[in-house]
Amino acid sequence: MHSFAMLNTFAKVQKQRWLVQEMSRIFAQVCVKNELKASWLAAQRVTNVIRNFATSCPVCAQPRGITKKKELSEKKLTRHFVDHRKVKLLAGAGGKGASTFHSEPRKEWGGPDGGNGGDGGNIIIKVNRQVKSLAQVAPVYKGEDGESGGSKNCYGRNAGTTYIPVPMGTVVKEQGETVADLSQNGQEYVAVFGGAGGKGNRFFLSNENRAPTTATPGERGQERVLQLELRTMAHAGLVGFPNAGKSSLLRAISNARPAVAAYPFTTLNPHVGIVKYRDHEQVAVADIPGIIRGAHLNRGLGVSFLRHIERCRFLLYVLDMSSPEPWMQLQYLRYELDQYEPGLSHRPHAIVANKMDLPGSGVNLKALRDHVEQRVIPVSALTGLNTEELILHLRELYDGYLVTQVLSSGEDKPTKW
Ligand SMILES: Nc1nc2c(ncn2[C@@H]2O[C@H](COP(=O)(O)OP(=O)(O)OP(=O)(O)O)[C@@H](O)[C@H]2O)c(=O)[nH]1
Ligand SMILES: [Mg+2]
Repeated sequence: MHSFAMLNTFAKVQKQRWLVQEMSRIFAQVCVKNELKASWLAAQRVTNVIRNFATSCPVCAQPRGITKKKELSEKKLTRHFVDHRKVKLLAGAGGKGASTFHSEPRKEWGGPDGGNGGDGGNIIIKVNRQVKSLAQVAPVYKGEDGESGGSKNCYGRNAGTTYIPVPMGTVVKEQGETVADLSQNGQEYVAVFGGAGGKGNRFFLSNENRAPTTATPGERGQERVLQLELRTMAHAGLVGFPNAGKSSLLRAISNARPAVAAYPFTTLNPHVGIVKYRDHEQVAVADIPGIIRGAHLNRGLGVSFLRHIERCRFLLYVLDMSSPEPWMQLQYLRYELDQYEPGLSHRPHAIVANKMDLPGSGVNLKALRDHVEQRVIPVSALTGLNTEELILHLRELYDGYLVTQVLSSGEDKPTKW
């Protein structure tokens, strides 16, 4: 009996001890919380508004690293990159006007109270710098119709505008004639106007006719078929035969990553790279697919993509110095450019002699210099040899362009990247 009482007391003591432990643990937690809260409040008071410490736990606050977007292959890019589109645009029709009469108890001749219909919606082509190609442009757009008018002089609601987002450098053509050249971010072109809303019978109320029943339907919206063409807007354009090393050169001098391979026509779409200078000036360089002899007769990939260098202020002719008679490449390139647009080859330009690391290129360079009067810049896109000279020359061309732009008050500016 005595031992049983002892055991009972021991159990009670143990329970009390556990209770005390548990209470002190909860108390400590509350203290920590209060302390944190107090310190947070103090920090808020000190910094007034700005929080200068991280409240998230250190594990969550660890840098997660930039998730790099996977590069699209040239084949996939071709599917995504569309540089011309034909679109049919139908603006919204206006809403019908209503033909109704006011009705109220004990009011015999309430009079006409049919409201007008709302106007149909316009369709506007608008430049959005986030959009990079015309792939998202649908073949047909139909604007919203205006709402019909109602009784009690209720007017129908005007329809909203439909916007077609297009990239910078989109040229709008109708039957081959340019109707708009959209080169600034946010620039708009009202392509089709919506029809006006019809008139309700209230509109026709006059002294001669006190109870008109006439109401007109809304007008039909405008209809147009337009061609949209994208012209990449860069300062410099790389022009050369396939495999001359244009894409390799763009990789060597800029941040762009076009595909490079040892077979011709690797590049199927234009790529734009930015060459950055220490004074924060940026020069955009476009790499376009290779041109071959007879391209103007649609050989190779043709010359349709030359529209992308139409806007380039200066050209870089890239020649493969490992092949004999490189000056012939230059002649053919110039001929093809002039076939596309007379005088295009005479834009300010530089001749880039690429693949100078290969045997025989030194001899070819000497021969090239004998055949051409312009400055020749020998480089190797693969090893990076002399690319600085090219970058500096690019800057000289750019500065020259800026001077001419100031003089001509810059009508058709390439994009400021
Ligand atoms: N040795 C050497 N090889 C080069 C040099 N530049 C380019 N190449 C190689 O030439 C091949 C073609 O290079 P690309 O840059 O794809 O040529 P491209 O002019 O863009 O060709 P297309 O896109 O087909 O018009 C690749 O195998 C490159 O590695 C160079 O300076 N030296
Ligand atoms: Mg290429």
